[in-house]
Amino acid sequence: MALSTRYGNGSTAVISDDVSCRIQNVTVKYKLDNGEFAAIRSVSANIPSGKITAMIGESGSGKTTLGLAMLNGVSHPGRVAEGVIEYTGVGDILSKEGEELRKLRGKHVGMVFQAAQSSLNPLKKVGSIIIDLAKSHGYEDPKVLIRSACDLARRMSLDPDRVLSSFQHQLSGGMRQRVSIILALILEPKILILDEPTTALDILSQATVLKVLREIQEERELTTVLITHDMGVVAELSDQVYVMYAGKIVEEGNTSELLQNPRHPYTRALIQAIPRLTGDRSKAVPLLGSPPEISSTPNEGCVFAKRCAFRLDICEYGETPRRITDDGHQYLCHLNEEGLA
Ligand SMILES: Nc1ncnc2c1ncn2[C@@H]1O[C@H](COP(=O)(O)OP(=O)(O)OP(=O)(O)O)[C@@H](O)[C@H]1O
Repeated sequence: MALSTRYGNGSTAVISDDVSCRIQNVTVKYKLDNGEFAAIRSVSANIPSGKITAMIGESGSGKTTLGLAMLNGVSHPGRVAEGVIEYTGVGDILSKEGEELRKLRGKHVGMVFQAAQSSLNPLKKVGSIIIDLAKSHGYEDPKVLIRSACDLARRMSLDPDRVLSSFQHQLSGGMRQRVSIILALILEPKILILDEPTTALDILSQATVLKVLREIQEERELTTVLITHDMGVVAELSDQVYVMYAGKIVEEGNTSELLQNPRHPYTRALIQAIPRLTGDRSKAVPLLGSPPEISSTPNEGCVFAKRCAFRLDICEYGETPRRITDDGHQYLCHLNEEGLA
């Protein structure tokens, strides 16, 4: 059944069965000593059901902040200044609070945080954490979750007995990362947000975890949001991708099409910076400079203009046009495809 919502800006959005979450005009601001600044700038995105959607961008582009907003988890000094984040069958999570919000988190939408170690209670063994989780989410028999955790641990090349009987400090960073993923998966959320799920892992563990995540996503048809700065992980795992820069989505589309034919100069630069995607190490071109801080991001013009190889005078002013290509890509740029050729 389709759900239709009228938003404050007058547009009507429709959530159909194949969209699990609709992010509409979301702005998140942080209060700093010298004022309040936007880390997410009027972002809209659809998260399709049963697919892996990647959010990619350099450090500071706003990916984690958007993930937190999707859980209604932005806290002081941050706040969601405007927007709607609507889950099918649930409504706008930003309007939920208290017990209702707590129940939604974990069971409907789960998140594995980037700093995985800090999300594990240091005073409890992993087995006890799972029992607490079962109680707080109303499971009559915690063994259901323990069994599921053991199964997932084996699949992620971990010894289940060792993991369950360990405190977080007895596990390596890579093991803690995998345990956090397991804790999120055992509640069987409909939507899982993974913030840099493989950053703390060595190459071999990375490959194992990516393989298991892909398998589980397929088995459960799990709607997954993958937050990463690694274009290689995007290429390997995701179906759809949103490219973020300075709090804005600058390009979006189907992953294979977008990687084959990137339009936005920032997406191109990200791809060119990765040897294994260009296929030739000597041709990798590092992305120069760094993304702006939220307090220095221009409020007018293209957010990428300062670092863009295609910059025109016009880029510094006004609104940057959204362009839609024949293959369904969207990108924000003054230049059309000919101009970018
Ligand atoms: N608690 C906070 N207080 C003030 N500013 C913040 C806070 N959290 C994030 N920011 C700022 O918001 C912007 C976006 O940060 P965010 O962590 O969402 O980006 P990111 O793309 O996830 O980067 P990373 O991969 O490094 O976490 C950055 O400029 C960051 O400095």
